Amino acid sequence: MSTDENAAEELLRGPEGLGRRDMPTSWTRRPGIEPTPDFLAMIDALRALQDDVTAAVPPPDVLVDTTKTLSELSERLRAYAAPERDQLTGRLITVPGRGQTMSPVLHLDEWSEHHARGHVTFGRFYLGGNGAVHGGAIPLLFDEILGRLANTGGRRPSRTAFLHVNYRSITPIGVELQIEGRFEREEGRKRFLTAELRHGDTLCADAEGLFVQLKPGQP
Ligand SMILES: CCCCC/C=C\C/C=C\C/C=C\C/C=C\CCCC(=O)SCCNC(=O)CCNC(=O)[C@H](O)C(C)(C)COP(=O)(O)OP(=O)(O)OC[C@H]1O[C@@H](n2cnc3c(N)ncnc32)[C@H](O)[C@@H]1OP(=O)(O)O
Repeated sequence: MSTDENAAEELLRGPEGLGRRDMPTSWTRRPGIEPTPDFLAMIDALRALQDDVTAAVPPPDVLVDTTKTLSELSERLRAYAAPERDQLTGRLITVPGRGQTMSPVLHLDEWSEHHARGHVTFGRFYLGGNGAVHGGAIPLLFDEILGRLANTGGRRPSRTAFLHVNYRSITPIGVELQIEGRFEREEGRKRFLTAELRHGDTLCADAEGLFVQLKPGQP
């Protein structure tokens, strides 16, 4: 089993795990709806498209053609729109990236209840300027790793209350970066976590997050 599958199993485990029946319905999926390799291939193609659109400066005829094709694709997929509960993107916790393209794909290499380590590459889509990742994309990644850690180990669901990010040096696009997160402590409903993002020996950014355990019925 891959580290991502282990992490997913951990998330869903036990009477207090995220598989509980009182989990908010928006985070659960109806049984029987599973991603197919074709669905995941579509998501990968969309990631590549995001990078290519970001970089491209096409001539007018290519632009017109591309826009027409994209509009046709949108219309085709819109016919298959499902309610949130049945949506696949973002819910595929056994798959690196969870089948969504909003944040870069987080690959988990090590996982425990209190610690996570992984790697990630920000594509051209996430460019802010001068080869550096956009400052808004970095918290997405921190929220992803800390959100998973905050809600693992049979802990009841929690939401991010704050996420403080320090940008220590630029975060380069197109290279593999290392990320590490830690569950620091718990005080009642409050869970404090920290994370660092590194390129080799260079600390790019670090973060502290507070996650607050949801009360029953809290959305
Ligand atoms: C729906 C559950 C989600 C769980 C999903 C988990 C796993 C799913 C599986 C896989 C997914 C994989 C990865 C997950 C990736 C990301 C998950 C990230 C989750 C999010 O990204 S989610 C979106 C952003 N998030 C929000 O949309 C929250 C909006 N907000 C609220 O929903 C409320 O605001 C809430 C609930 C946070 C608190 O509200 P509340 O009424 O329950 O509690 P209250 O205000 O009393 O605070 C209690 C104590 O926390 C202290 N406190 C509160 N806020 C503070 C702050 N900002 N600074 C300092 N202290 C703070 C108080 O001071 C008090 O402290 P004390 O007890 O010591 O006085």
